[in-house]
Amino acid sequence: MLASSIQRRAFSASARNLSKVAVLGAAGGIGQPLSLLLKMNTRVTDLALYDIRLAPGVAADVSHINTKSTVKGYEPTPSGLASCLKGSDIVLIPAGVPRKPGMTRDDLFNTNASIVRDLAKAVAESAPKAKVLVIANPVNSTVPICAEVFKAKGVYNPKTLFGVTTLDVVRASRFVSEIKGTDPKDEEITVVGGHSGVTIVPLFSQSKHPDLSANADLVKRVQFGGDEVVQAKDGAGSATLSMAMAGARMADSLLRAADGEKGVTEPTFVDSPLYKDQGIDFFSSLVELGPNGVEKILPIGKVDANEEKLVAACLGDLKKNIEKGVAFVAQNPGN
Ligand SMILES: NC(=O)c1ccc[n+]([C@@H]2O[C@H](COP(=O)([O-])OP(=O)(O)OC[C@H]3O[C@@H](n4cnc5c(N)ncnc54)[C@H](O)[C@@H]3O)[C@@H](O)[C@H]2O)c1
Ligand SMILES: O=C(O)C[C@H](O)C(=O)O
Repeated sequence: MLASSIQRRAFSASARNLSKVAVLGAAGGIGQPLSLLLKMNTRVTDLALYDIRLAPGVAADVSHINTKSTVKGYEPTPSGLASCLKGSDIVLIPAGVPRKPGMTRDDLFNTNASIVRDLAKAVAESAPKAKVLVIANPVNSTVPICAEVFKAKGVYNPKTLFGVTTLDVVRASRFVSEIKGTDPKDEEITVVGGHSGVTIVPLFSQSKHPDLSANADLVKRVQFGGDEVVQAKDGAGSATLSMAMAGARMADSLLRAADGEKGVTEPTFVDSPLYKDQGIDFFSSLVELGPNGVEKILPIGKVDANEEKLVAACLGDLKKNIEKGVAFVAQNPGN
């Protein structure tokens, strides 16, 4: 009995891959707690932290946590960034400015588009096979920006580029549990579309509580949950702690899938066939993950009449956001 449990442990340990995870923007409001959570993840063997300020300090702090992984912070130089990325299996990008009250995510475009473009170039050069998780807003545009950069560099793989929309399902699950008095872990809510305002489409008709699709206040709360935090922080930024949890969850799901676990699914904004016939190349839906990243993109499934209207409203904005990202790289290819 004891021998077999030891054997099982030995097998699961040997079945695990060595996993280097890089965080670009590691000293920020999201980057720091995200780095902490990744240090606590036993699947991460090497944690590489980069920022234009303070990454070595954050790395020194996190490195004292007594888990096995190594942690290194890199200097804000091109060679520091290249060394940080080299050999990475997963790269998370929370680098970029957050919103202040009164701003939309699209208002961040002018600043964040070039930050993400330049970091994507570095990823293409130093970690072209990494799974890239884009957190920086506006996600609906920053993911297409990465795709265009990767295409220009000849390394684009649609299976390894992910816009992180996990926070939308985390919120939906929590908000439903508050209404129904249930445990959020039992509330799995599908959220599709993109990651801003009306492009965020919760599908309550597919949950345990189909009646909630008629609850316009709840739908709006999920769509504008980010604004709730932006207003409460009153000029000091947007969601950081809940986002760190959501980003760490997405990374963990990819690591588990890479280690051979079957049936791992997450909602994520990917190069998707679902609305390509309408000229929309990226869409967030439930995606089954595998060792190579995207294994299977699941259809959005049956939606009710309320949700049909939400999807229609989503598609118009989403198309414009995606086109804006593509046009940016065409007009501003950078150095
Ligand atoms: N996808 C989501 O669900 C989600 C949720 C919350 C926030 N966000 C977005 O994440 C981004 C970061 O938010 P935050 O609260 O952590 O902001 P922040 O300002 O606290 O941190 C951003 C960090 O990025 C760093 N940075 C800037 N330019 C860089 C570059 N070229 N290379 C490396 N690092 C660079 C900054 O030095 C800073 O440490 C924002 O764009 C925000 O809108 C997305
Ligand atoms: O709202 C924001 O600007 C940050 C993030 O996208 C969120 O959903 O919290």
